[in-house]
Amino acid sequence: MENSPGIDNPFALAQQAADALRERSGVEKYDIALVLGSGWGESADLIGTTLSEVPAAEIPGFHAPAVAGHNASLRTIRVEETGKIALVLGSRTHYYEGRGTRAVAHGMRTAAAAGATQVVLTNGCGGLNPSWAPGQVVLIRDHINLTGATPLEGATFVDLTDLYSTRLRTLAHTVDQTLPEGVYVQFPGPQYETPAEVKMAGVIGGDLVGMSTTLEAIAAREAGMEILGLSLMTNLAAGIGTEPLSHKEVIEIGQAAAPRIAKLLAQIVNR
Ligand SMILES: Nc1nc2[nH]c(I)nc2c(=O)[nH]1
Repeated sequence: MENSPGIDNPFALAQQAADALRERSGVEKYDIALVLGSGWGESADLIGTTLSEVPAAEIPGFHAPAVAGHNASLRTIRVEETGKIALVLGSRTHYYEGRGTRAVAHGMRTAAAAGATQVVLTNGCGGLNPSWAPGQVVLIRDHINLTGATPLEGATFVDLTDLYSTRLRTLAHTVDQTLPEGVYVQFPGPQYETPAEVKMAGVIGGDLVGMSTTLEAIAAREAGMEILGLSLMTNLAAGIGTEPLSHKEVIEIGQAAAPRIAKLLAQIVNR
């Protein structure tokens, strides 16, 4: 268990952040939170009408993004079809930033303190299944947390059964029945896996490898939120393909996929 320096009480900080967000957005209660990972950034524009957008650094506990190009705002959107109020967390803190697990979980805790009862976690990741091509969207069915860390502290024995809601996965399949499902493995990063590590991830049941999402999902479950996880496979994981990994290619695949996956996410959120 690691505590982030400077965060004395993560739940009090989340309440402060939620109060500041309400103050800035004028919205009293949020319904759903969305975390937009690599490639998913365009989704916010298609989900509905933006009511407000606040720089993340102006809300307690959030930071400017570590990854260039990631949106660094907290955006309030009225979902087109349902009228629900969505909080789009443009910037996420990755575990590899070394800010500790409290910082990683802050977005989830803030969303819950602001009233959200559902969260869609999206990410970019590597794929182990050679039949999946870069650009493939995969529904997360379950996860394996290889970070060795957790956002939970003390005797908080949280059940993680059906952590990635079967109900929401079924709903996603009403939008696109071809979406495959897979098990997402979070490595600490920031380095990509070795081919041997990727092979291990496959042996233990993983289909996708990434550096985010599992710790956020645990914190979201602790907060009682229903979770849907969506991965954009931007690359074949190390050793699965023959090419070395490049961050540049990852960005390019994400940009190419952005319009299509934004539409998919908007349709799911509007269900
Ligand atoms: N750990 C890990 N994280 C990733 N993020 C992206 I985008 N691709 C990868 C990958 O191949 N491995």
